[in-house]
Amino acid sequence: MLVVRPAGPSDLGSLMELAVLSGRGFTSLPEDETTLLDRLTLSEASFTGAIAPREAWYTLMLEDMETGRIEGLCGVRAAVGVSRPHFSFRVMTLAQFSSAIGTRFDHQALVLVNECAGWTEVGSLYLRPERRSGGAGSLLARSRYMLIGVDRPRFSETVMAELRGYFSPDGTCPFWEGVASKFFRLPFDEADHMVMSTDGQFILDLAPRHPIYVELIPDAAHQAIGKVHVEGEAARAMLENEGFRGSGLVDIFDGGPTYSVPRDSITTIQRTVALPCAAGDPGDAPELLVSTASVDGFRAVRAKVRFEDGRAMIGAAAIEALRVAPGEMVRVRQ
Ligand SMILES: NC(=[NH2+])NCCC[C@H](N)C(=O)O
Repeated sequence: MLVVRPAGPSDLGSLMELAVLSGRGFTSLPEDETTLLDRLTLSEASFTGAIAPREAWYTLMLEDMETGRIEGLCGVRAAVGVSRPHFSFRVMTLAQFSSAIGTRFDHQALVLVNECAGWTEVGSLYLRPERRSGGAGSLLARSRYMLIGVDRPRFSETVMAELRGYFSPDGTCPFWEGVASKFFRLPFDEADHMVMSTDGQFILDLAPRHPIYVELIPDAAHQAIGKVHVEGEAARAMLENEGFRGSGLVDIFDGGPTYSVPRDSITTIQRTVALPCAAGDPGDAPELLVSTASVDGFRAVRAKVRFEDGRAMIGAAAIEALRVAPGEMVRVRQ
């Protein structure tokens, strides 16, 4: 059985392995032990409540209970833009009109903004390639919303997800080449790595302060604004199923779209009910997502659930994986 559970410092070896596997394009998982260990330490403190809720960054591991192997991970950051501003470009429309030459048209411009300050971010979902079919991806993705639903006030009323921007088949990033690189004067990989491994001061120092007229940038960069990486399409579809939509904000490096949703209208959160569990044979009941009812020690599985006498009857393996005792509250996504 696959279980989603909190990550802590003892996961460093597995996390490093996944960081190597995910490759350089996967920004949120740098191959850097110090950064990863900091993240795991922060994750542990986030789940146990040892730090302020706003500073929390929860990392969830997907573990195969039979082998003990870590198959993937994902994360929820309680609030972005807390320790330093979080920048995006807003795609603005500027209307132009001149009666003297009888003309009326619109310009689009990219404007540097900090609109996501304080929003909760779901992200950094990575799964081993051989696990990408068979429901592990949706278990992992949805467990983030199960976690938020357990204790909503710990999170913001707006939840966002940043989708990877478009890359050409030759491996270059048209938005970076045509726009962002002019301001940062670094290779994409290096800038990308620096976001995670430094305090991000270079973004404050170098990001463009004035609107950039889209008509003046190369066409390939223009076409890439708000466009998703081919490998991001599945993630986009899952986000849309949960109620996320494009926010009109794009990433300042790769032009990828930022999706957002009001926390309380996330599909998984709306469909989840809390009830006591019972141990037993659920028979041929449908498989549903089941989690514990607390952030500390949060665990989630996909298991058959039979609703009986106001209880959720689940099998012994699921009871064990969730580490709950019969009668304890669980949360089930219907
Ligand atoms: N693809 C990226 N790494 N983009 C980083 C963009 C900067 C980020 N939004 C921030 O303000 O920190």
